[in-house]
Amino acid sequence: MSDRSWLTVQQGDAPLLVSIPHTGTDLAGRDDGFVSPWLARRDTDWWIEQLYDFAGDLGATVVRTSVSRSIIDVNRDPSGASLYPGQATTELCPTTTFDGEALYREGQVPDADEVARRRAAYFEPYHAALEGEIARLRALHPHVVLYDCHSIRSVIPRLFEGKLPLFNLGTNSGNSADPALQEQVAALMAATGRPSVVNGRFKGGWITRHHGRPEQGVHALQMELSCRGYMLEPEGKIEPSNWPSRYDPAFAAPMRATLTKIFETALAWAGSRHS
Ligand SMILES: N=CN[C@@H](CCC(=O)O)C(=O)O
Repeated sequence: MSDRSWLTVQQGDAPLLVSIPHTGTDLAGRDDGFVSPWLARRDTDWWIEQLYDFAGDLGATVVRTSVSRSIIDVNRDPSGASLYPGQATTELCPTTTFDGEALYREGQVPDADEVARRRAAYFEPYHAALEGEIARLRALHPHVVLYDCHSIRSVIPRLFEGKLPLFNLGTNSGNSADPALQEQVAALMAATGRPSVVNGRFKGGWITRHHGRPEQGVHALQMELSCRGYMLEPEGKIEPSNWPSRYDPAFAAPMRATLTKIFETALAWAGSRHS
């Protein structure tokens, strides 16, 4: 039997499934192939588990992989098709960082067989876990919310102009969730008085697009937070001495309070839907 210790499924019975796909730092024994382990881990969604560690107390189910997105990105189309044709993004097995630097040493980029191996080893089980938990929760509730947690540095010129809004809600342009749920979450983001957008630069990745089926009671939301909302972001160049900055619970507290309200609202919304 294959080792699944990299995949965590913490079960709850509330109609909320939380996906944490990008906090993994495990380079799956391939450390030597990367330009540096630090570079391979730089685009990790830092401290997202700590930020959302209240989820279990609300009865949510949490699915997480500890394998780095630089090994395989479970939020990409497994066919290799781009999430945003014509725009810069990263691939299923990324060959570059978000900023466009080469991730691998010469001759070390994974070939098609290695991509297929990583897909079978890590991508398929992650999505099977999400499917399984969606089915389990749907047997308990007519409507469930799948909430996919992300974060990204506030300034990445290759991906977007200027400073990214603090809250970036994606629903695949309104196709992955009921509009009323989207509206309620958007209202909570706006009520913070901080910059927020719905279906802006980040509209939802593969997790949102593939699993969101509102007509079948599965409502998928992707939340992309700008890192500055819960951790210190250096003004200048990102380097090993300043990135990632440590997790400071006091600094993150206001963001956690907003995210808690968002979860409570999503739970109340799902619980109020009877058919
Ligand atoms: N921090 C991660 N961000 C997501 C964004 C998905 C999207 O492009 O909407 C990712 O790269 O998978």
